[in-house]
Parts: sequence; structure tokens; C-alpha cells
Amino acid sequence: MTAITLILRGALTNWREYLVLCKPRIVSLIVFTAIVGMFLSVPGLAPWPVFLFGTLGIGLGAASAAAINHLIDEKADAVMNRTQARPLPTGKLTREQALIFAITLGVLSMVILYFLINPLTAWLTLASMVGYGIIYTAFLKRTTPQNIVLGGASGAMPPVLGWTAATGELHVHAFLLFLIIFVWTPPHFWALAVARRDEYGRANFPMLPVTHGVDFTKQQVVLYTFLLFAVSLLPFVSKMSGLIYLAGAIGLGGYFLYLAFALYRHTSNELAMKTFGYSIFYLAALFAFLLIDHYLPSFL
Ligand code: HEM
Ligand SMILES: CC(C)=CCC/C(C)=C/CC/C(C)=C/COP(=O)(O)OP(=O)(O)O
Repeated sequence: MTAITLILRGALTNWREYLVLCKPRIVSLIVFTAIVGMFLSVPGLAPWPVFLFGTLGIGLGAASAAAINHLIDEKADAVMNRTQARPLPTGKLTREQALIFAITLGVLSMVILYFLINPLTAWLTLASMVGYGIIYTAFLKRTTPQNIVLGGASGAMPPVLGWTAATGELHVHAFLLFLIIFVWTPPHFWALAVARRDEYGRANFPMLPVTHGVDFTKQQVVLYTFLLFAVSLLPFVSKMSGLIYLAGAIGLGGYFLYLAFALYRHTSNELAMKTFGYSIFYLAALFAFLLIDHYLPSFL
């Protein structure tokens, strides 16, 4: 049986496992931020082929990188409660199946973006895939507590990819959207890492609470949340967005700061998980405000 036949038969029976390899909830938010970048880059609506193929190409690229992350992390995932039920540690999928799947998604993403969108978006997506799937997962995650600050650059790229998909060029406003996600990533991840510090220690990952302790990590969460609050005002300052966005950024950022301070004052896993959960809501809502602010005034 050829490898392709194997994967096709496997895909029919194991589609749920393949879906898990794609980290669908994370990729959904990634794709949403890309769509916001795409729509903010143009005055009206983005043309439908850009929306369709841009979203598909970026989503497939992110899913491919997520599947590579599962392959590289198989042994470490087996040690942590949070990750031990994943398809590779449980043997529900073989490494060969996961590898062929990751390559197929990656190639599809490149073909769609290069030929149906533009080469710039294809190259930047490839760089983001390599940045997360290989540089972050295989090297940074295992060697430095700053892994996530450096690795966060890949996760911050989607709005830039959406922007270049629609316009074919880079713009300083796209860079502001990048900066928001880049500065958001440390409080997003370190809040979770505080709650899961023992597991990360057992799996030998040099995450900040493991290497520098919980107090230092909580200080960094407060620091980056302050920075995030400031950076989130830049779309208004640069006149990319208006008052609707500003009100949203202040409200959402204010509550993020409140949670970061509360966590700073009392360490509790519940509060750390609440801050982590809120970080996800925050990013989705902030980007929704960007979109509402872009379109609502023309309906009023
Ligand atoms: C290097 C950067 C990042 C790191 C290290 C990181 C880390 C994590 C981890 C460890 C989880 C928990 C996953 C689980 O429960 O199995 C998580 C969840 C999540 N992350 Fe991130 N993240 C990063 C960037 C991003 C980005 C850029 C986005 C979206 C724009 C994102 C969105 C999410 C979402 C939506 C979840 C919840 C997933 C769920 O409920 O299943 N993350 N992140
Ligand atoms: C092409 C493109 C836009 C790529 C985007 C890259 C991408 C999918 C970024 C998400 C970052 C993320 C989920 C990190 C968690 O990995 P982890 O290994 O620390 O978490 P885990 O322990 O749950 O596996």
C-alpha cells in the first residue's frame, strides 16, 4: 500500500485525530486575526477570491506548523497531563501519517498562496511556519525561557499575512497589528505556565516559572500587560482606527491589567488559568473591535 493510500484510508477513519493535529481552536483565532488584517488593509470589502484563498492558505500553513509541532514534541507531550492524550503519544496516529499530513497541508498552503494570492504572502507564511514549527518547537522551546518572546513573532504574523494577501505589500499599520500580538503572547503564555509550572518542569522545558520562579514570572506578566495596554492604543494614535476601537482597547486592556495585578498579589492556579482564558477572549475581542471600528461608521 502506498503512503498516499495509507493516509487517505486513515483520513476517513481518523479524521478527528487529524483535526487535533491542526490545533483547530488556536488556528481559528490565528485565521481571524489574518482576516482582520486583510479587511483593514482595504477601504471596502476584500475581494472574495482574496478572502477565500488567503484565509485557506494561511489557515493550512498554520495547521501544518501545528502538526509539525506535534511531531517534534511527541515525547514531551507524553509526559504532561495536558498533552498526553494527543494523537501521537497515544499511538492513534503514526509518525508517518502525521508527517505526510503536515507536508500535504504545507504544500497546499504554499501552492494556494503563491499562485492564487501572491509570492510575498507565500514566503512570509513559509517563514512563519518554519519559525513556529521548527525554530520555536525544536530549538527555542527547549533552550531558553525567552522561547515564547522570540517564538511569538510567528504567531504575530497572521494579520501581516492577511494584509499582504489583500494588497501585495507591507505597511506600517500591519506592523502595529503584529506588535499587538507579539506583546500579547508573553502574558498569554506565562499565565498558563504559572498554573502548569510543575508539568513543564517534569517535561524539562525551561519555561520562565521553572527557571526564574513564579514571582518573577508574575512581574513579567504585569510588565507585558502594561506594554500591551500602551501598544494597543497605537492603532488609534496612528489614526488607523477611531473612537470605537479606542473604547474597546481601554476597556479590554483595563480588565487584563486588573487580572494581571490580582495574579501578582495572590498566586493561585485558578487565577492564573482565568488570566490565560481572558487573554484569549481579549485578543479575539480587540481584533473584533478593529473590524467593527473599520466598518460601523460607514453604516451610520
Ligand atoms: C509562541 C506563541 C504561543 C505560545 C507558546 C502559546 C501557548 C499556548 C498553550 C500552551 C496553549 C494551551 C493549549 C492546550 O490547552 O492544549 C494555548 C492555547 C491557546 N492559544 Fe496560544 N500560544 C501562543 C500563541 C498564540 C497565538 C498567536 C494565538 C492566536 C492568535 C493563540 C491562541 C490560543 C488559543 C485560542 C488557545 C486556546 C486553545 C483551546 O482552548 O484549545 N496562541 N496557547
Ligand atoms: C503560518 C502561521 C501563521 C503559523 C502560525 C504558527 C502558530 C500555529 C502559532 C501558534 C503558537 C502556539 C500554538 C504555540 C503553542 O505551542 P506549544 O508547543 O508551546 O504548546 P503545546 O505544549 O500545547 O504544544
